[in-house]
Amino acid sequence: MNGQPLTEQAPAAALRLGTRRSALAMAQSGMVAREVTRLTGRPVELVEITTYGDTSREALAQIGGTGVFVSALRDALLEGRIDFAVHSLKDLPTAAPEGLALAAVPEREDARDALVAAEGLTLDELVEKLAGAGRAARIGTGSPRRMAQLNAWARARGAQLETVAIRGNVDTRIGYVTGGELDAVVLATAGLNRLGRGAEISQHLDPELMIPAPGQGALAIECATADADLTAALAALDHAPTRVAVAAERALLATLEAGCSAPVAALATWSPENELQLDGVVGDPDGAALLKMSANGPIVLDETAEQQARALGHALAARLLDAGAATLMGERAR
Ligand SMILES: NCc1[nH]cc(CCC(=O)O)c1CC(=O)O
Repeated sequence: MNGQPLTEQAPAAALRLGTRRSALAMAQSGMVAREVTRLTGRPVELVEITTYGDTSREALAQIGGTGVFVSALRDALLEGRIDFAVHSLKDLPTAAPEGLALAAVPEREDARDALVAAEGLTLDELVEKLAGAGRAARIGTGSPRRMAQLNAWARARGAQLETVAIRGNVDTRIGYVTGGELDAVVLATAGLNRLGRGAEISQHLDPELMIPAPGQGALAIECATADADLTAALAALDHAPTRVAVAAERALLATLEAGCSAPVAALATWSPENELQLDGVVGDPDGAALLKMSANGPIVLDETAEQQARALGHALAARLLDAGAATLMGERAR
């Protein structure tokens, strides 16, 4: 730094990994940093990026959700203030940004949503217990997708359940349950596991009950396209089956022209025969109408695999649109 000549033993300069300050972002970035060092031998330093959305909850609601976090990291990448960034893939807009490469999609964590309920109860037990007490189960979530599927589940079995819109980080959300304001909250299993809080989950919500958000449980590692060496090095963290599965999920989302807060769910899973099964749901938050469809196809894991997966996603989205998905989502948007 101060003009000393480099010696042969000079350690490689640390790669700068830009991260938000939230506990989940720090946990995810820390895990990826260790993996990058293990696989490439390069040291990694965390660089905190503070966003407008981090400083103001009100602002976050107004400027439109998680997109602001992603943009701040992307600006830092494009301006060369950081070398790479880790995003929750489900928070990433479907449009590919100019000048940035999706260098790796590491192996997906558990994609399922999770119920965190008082006394460790399951959804069935909770609803039954509170019916006995003469009231509806109050379940917190800020996600129209989770609301739609919870309410549809309750309608189908005549259960008393009320969804309550909440915001905030994982601590705040679980605090509503431990503080007694709510009977349960729904969060992503992956986030809880990465925070070391998996033991607080009272029930994993299987896809039959709730299909997760497109890309849930997966991470995206992004860097500048111009940094070809780093793009190639980061590819060591890529997990092709995950990358291809989320390509199908995100193609469905993109074709429906829905954003990360839309009541759209999608999950692609691999069968042992290399068939990709894609399940998609579009609904309205009160669960009165829920469109659920599946598509599947054999996918060859070659260089066209993502293209094949996207075709599956587009085709399923087209079928959902034919069945009235646009009307369902349009009614919500207006
Ligand atoms: N929308 C916020 C967000 N973005 C990613 C995760 C969890 C981790 C993941 O899905 O990879 C969460 C929290 C949640 O939905 O509970």
